[in-house]
Amino acid sequence: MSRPIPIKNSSRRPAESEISSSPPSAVEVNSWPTYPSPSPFLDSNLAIFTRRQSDSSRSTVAKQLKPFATRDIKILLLENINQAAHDIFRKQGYQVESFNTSLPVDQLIEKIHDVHVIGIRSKTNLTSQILQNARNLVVVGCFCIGTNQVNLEFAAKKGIAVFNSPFSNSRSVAELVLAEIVCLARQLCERSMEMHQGTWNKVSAHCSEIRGKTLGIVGYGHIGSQLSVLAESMGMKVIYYDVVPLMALGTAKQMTSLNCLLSLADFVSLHVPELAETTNMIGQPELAAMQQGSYIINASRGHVVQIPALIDAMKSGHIAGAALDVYPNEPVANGPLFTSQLNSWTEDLVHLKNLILSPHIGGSTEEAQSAIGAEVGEAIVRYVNEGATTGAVNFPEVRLRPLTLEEDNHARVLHVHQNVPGVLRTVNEILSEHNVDKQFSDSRGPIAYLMADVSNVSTNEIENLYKKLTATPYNIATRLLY
Ligand SMILES: NC(=O)C1=CN([C@@H]2O[C@H](COP(=O)(O)OP(=O)(O)OC[C@H]3O[C@@H](n4cnc5c(N)ncnc54)[C@H](O)[C@@H]3O)[C@@H](O)[C@H]2O)C=CC1
Ligand SMILES: O=C(O)CCC(=O)C(=O)O
Repeated sequence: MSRPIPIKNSSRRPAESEISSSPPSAVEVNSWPTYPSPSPFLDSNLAIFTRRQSDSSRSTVAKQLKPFATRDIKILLLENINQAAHDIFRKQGYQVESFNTSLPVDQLIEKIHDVHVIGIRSKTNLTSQILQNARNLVVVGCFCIGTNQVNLEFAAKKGIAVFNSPFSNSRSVAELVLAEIVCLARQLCERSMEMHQGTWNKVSAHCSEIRGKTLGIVGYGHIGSQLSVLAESMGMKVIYYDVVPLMALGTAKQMTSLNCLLSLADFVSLHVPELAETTNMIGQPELAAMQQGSYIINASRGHVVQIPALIDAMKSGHIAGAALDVYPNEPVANGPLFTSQLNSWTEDLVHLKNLILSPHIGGSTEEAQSAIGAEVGEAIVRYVNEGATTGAVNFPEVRLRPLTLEEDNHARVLHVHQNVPGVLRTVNEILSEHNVDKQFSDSRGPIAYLMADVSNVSTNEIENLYKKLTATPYNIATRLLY
């Protein structure tokens, strides 16, 4: 027999049409209606009960831990996150509000106030100032590779897990870069722009095949190594530089220094993350170290290349061409926004010859975006519904095997706490009033995360358990799934 679910209001799930019925603003795609919270603990943040499944089919089948009032879970999706993620969240009954763009800081602060989940891409900066305002936030989903836009440490200290998609758009970036290598070698974009203006300009001077040329890849991770394989298949020689020794694919060769790579490559492509050490990594001395008439491509992060130095190197002819997909400051929305107001050197940049400028589209393919939507969407659901942090970038990785339908009177405790001595003793004293079936705890820097399945817990005792755990001195965030 399934037991009554402790829900104050109607347990009717909102229909799709209800979820998206609020009046749209300029950028709004859909938004949630305001429901009174039926969950007794959700307003006090982080405690989510789960509904036991009907036990008519008792077996060792995994019990789906599903928030008992899923419509309480509010999700804010920014920057045109793929439909695959929307579908996953709506299937769970979560309330989804989405925007095609990122939001200005004041609007973001207002919107983030009540949500449990926020999904972003590369344009939304979740600084400590913004996260400070997130009263109920449990998890951030970066629907991209880079996580430099989120203050990961601050989020962890607030008990907010952050997930990303480590490689679902890597192939798309590598393919774009390979195409750009060919376009630069053949001055293709230049010729195309001339034709659009009615000019026939058939030239071969300074145009070359890429076969036999040397590609220098800086950062031989997911994207760099994928590009390595593609470039070799086109007959290029590949050399790479990375801060860690990495197995060379094909006949690629690792260089011992950045300068060594710069001095040997005909094409240099940058694939490093944004870090203090990679900020301004390519400036005047590095460009000067490159071969006369060589090319540079940056599809990593805007601060990796000093653009004024690149402008000088291209004006002098030392660098024969470049492709940029990323910029120090990028517009928050589509439109005529790539101006000198955004980056002071824009006017100089846009008048350079053989320069391909693209609006941060390296990972923008249908394949990459739907794979990312599914991957990050599922990771978020697993964390919200089951507490598993597998793949989190700022939390210790902790998961427990699922509860089964046979396990009655169980509760799952999810406890984020400061990583100091004595916490587990205190927590286990509280849990010992019940039977601890299994538990797993791990730490990462200043925070630790405990998952425990306890049995012999009645519905009435859950609130008590929750209150006791949240009152422990080093508690950061506690949730209870049931
Ligand atoms: N343009 C776009 O749309 C996209 C841009 N990106 C950017 O590309 C970056 C790289 O992506 P992945 O290859 O997936 O990352 P990854 O983490 O797999 O590889 C990065 C590599 O850079 C190396 N590295 C770190 N610091 C270095 C340094 N100072 N010098 C040399 N190597 C260094 C690392 O050891 C690692 O092997 C991301 O962090 C992101 O910022 C990623 C996806 C799409
Ligand atoms: O597609 C995006 O919005 C961001 C792509 C990117 O730069 C990343 O995945 O790190």
